[in-house]
Amino acid sequence: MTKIAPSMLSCDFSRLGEELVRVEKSGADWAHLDVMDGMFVPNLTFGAPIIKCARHWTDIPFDAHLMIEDPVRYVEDFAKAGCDSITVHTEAEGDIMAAVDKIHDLGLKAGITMNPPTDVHDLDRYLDRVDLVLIMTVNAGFGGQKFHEECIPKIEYVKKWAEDHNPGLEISVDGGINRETGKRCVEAGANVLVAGSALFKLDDMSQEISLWKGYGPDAER
Ligand SMILES: O=C(CO)[C@@H](O)[C@H](O)COP(=O)(O)O
Repeated sequence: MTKIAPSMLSCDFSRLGEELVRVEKSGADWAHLDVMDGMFVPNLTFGAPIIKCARHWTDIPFDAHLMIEDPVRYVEDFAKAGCDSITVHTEAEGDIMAAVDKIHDLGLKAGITMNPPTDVHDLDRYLDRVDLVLIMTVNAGFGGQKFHEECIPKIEYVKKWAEDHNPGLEISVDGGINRETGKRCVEAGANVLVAGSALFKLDDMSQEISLWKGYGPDAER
């Protein structure tokens, strides 16, 4: 069954705890937490202290997407705050492999991601070292952007690699995901859909989540 990870970037931050409870009660699998440093991306969100406070509200897995430079500096803080998986960008400054290794050393799942213009082969050196690949289908930094069609072959590339080497690899997509783009991504090989605006604009996101979960043949993943 396709996993759904609502992006909390689109929630009402003044009610973050309640919004997380809403996400959990709506049947979501993970809560996706977008951490932005104003350097790697031209936007700022929140860091580990906010996540630590939010952790008390729900048991839903926290999937942190670090849009920050030199992420190895902060992975321990995010692990201590209660994140279950941490994803870092290939394009970020610093030793990204060291960040991946440190995430694993801390007992968490490690993910790697890249923006649409980045060559898919920049993922190659990480593929057998991570639990999750996040294919960005918009440029990281803001919610509400238009889906980048040209990212579909990247999903197919990672899916083919996973079939040959690691069928348990989580293949996630993020940016401009809605009913239609989400279905196409699942058909291309994604098994996790991250979505902000398409879900949070709904008063009740549970029906939409249940519809999206039905996409794809991969019911056991
Ligand atoms: O990482 C990001 C943006 O940097 C995403 O998680 C967005 O928050 C997705 O928002 P929508 O495109 O679904 O509105």
